Amino acid sequence: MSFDIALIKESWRLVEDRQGKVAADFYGLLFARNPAVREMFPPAMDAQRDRLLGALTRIVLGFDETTSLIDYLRRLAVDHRKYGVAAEHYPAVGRALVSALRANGGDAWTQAHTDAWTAAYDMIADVMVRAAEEQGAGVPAWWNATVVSHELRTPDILVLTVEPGEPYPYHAGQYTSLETPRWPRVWRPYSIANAPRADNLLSFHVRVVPGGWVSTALAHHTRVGDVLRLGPPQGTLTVANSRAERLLCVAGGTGLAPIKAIVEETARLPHHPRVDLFHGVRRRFEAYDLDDLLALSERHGRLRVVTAISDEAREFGVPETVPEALARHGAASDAEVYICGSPGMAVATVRRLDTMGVPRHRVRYEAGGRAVSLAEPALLPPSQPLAAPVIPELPAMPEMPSIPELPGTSSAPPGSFAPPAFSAPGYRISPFIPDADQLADDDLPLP
Ligand SMILES: NC(=O)C1=CN([C@@H]2O[C@H](COP(=O)(O)OP(=O)(O)OC[C@H]3O[C@@H](n4cnc5c(N)ncnc54)[C@H](O)[C@@H]3O)[C@@H](O)[C@H]2O)C=CC1
Repeated sequence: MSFDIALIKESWRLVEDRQGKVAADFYGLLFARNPAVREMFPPAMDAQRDRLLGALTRIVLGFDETTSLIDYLRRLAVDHRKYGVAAEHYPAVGRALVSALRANGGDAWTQAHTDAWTAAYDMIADVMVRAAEEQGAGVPAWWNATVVSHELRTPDILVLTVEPGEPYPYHAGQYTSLETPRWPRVWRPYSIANAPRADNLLSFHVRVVPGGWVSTALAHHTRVGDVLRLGPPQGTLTVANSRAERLLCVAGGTGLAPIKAIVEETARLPHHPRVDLFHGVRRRFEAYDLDDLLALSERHGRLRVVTAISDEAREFGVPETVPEALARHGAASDAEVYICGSPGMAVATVRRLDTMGVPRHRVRYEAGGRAVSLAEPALLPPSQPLAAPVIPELPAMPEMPSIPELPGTSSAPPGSFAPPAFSAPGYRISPFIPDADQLADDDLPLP
């Protein structure tokens, strides 16, 4: 790269205390100079500013790791086609961005900082424009999808199923973004809660966030027959390349969505791994998918399901968090681990797995492209192992019948695009996919 990364980082520190102002100035300048661009954005811009900062932070921190940054930019570019972003928009964005940074850099900002950002932005724009052209060729910018099922399983949890109008190729564990007709241009990311199906249907688990635009619209203003829009599939929390004989899947609340898709996919893997699925909920009635999970367990043949209820006494015992359930039931130290849920749940789970002797390099936790502080292992130091850390085999579960060995199953037909590689060994902790109206930087129109 032909720009000075050290200068970029230094300049980022200069605006550190004024990042909100940078974002506000950026959009102000962009819209003032290019009024037509305003209609690509949602009516309320406050969340948008956070997204810009999230993306910029991700980019600035990512300059050291060019390969993953370029992957991120490519994904961003392909995703941004759904907003109507085209090559001709990029120069205006770059000019507004550099102006906003310079305006907030204070006395220490120099021409060298401006030049470094201009060069960096040219590189970013070049990568994104090319990615949109190459990877977007022949691929819809978005998919219309008709609602075929709308089930409020609890007052706050919706299971929604849609049928895209055109084939929607994706991998189990990936997520997409949804837009409702009620709030045009307001997109929210949701994980797809099923492995690819022959009938092309996609399910989503939506936690209704009080005051959340999209989750509320989906839960209370959406009916069977309505048409939503879907962005392209994203995310690398997939199991397609896994060779592990044993999986430990840990889900918190609606974080079950991608985990369920992954579990479904394991039944199609040629080596048909054993799977232990722990689903943490706060109250018993929030085990909103238990019937489906038990049916899946029967179909799968090598799947054990444990529901941990954290805030309410269970029928036969005391409340239990997911980490406590793991400790009680045990975890195979050679299992490949997939975690999805709130960051707090994920951190608590990783810490518990530390004490059980499960190496962190086996733990996979999708970061959704967002760099957050807890992504640094140094910020989540390894926990001390307990005296007897390794539990090699899972004890039989009293609440589930013993699981017969299944004959090998055939592999699912390959998708029409290459499976994304796993994230680098190790774990990363971040908010991942907010299940409703929390934010993800991938949702940002324009870089
Ligand atoms: N809906 C979707 O498509 C997806 C949602 N997610 C994420 O999953 C999470 C789901 O949240 P909710 O459904 O509201 O679940 P929740 O917050 O009600 O929690 C579910 C379980 O996690 C446990 N938990 C929560 N915080 C914990 C902590 N600090 N330590 C230990 N255990 C903890 C709870 O005790 C409970 O057992 C959200 O963060 C969401 O962003 C992630 C991927 C996809």
